[in-house]
Amino acid sequence: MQDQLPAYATPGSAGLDLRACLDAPITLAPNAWQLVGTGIAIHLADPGYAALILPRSGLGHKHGIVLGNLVGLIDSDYQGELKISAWNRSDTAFVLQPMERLAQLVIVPVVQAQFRVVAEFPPSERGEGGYGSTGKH
Ligand SMILES: O=c1ccn([C@H]2C[C@H](O)[C@@H](COP(=O)(O)OP(=O)(O)OP(=O)(O)O)O2)c(=O)[nH]1
Repeated sequence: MQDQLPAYATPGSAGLDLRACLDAPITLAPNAWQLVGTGIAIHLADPGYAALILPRSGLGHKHGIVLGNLVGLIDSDYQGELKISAWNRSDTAFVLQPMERLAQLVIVPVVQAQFRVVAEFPPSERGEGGYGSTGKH
């Protein structure tokens, strides 16, 4: 077992920063998206956990670089390279540099729910109300 994390994955405050594993810069044209490798693989092994790939706030807000899948779900049995769907939702081309921090990974517990089919639900305060049913303010 290795204790040292590869340079591609750097610990952030809540997870790992994921970097673009590229040989050379790539240009993401306006409204284009591309799968970018991260150079790392993880195996969570325990079905009680999953990992989420999330966008970086600054890249998304300032440059429009978000995720083509909005959020990436990494299954506990996945062993392949973590890949990032990098989507440039802005109207300006963005040059992505090798090793640039592109997204972040958090590991979350997953409740393994047992689903049951029922004829009706017991009454609740909300009932079927949703989508703003409690008002705007
Ligand atoms: O942003 C992502 C999302 C997923 N994956 C990997 C890990 C995940 O476990 C696997 C499958 O993802 P998902 O189940 O979301 O894909 P799918 O489109 O439903 O295809 P599949 O049939 O492979 O499950 O792809 C990534 O590397 N990056």
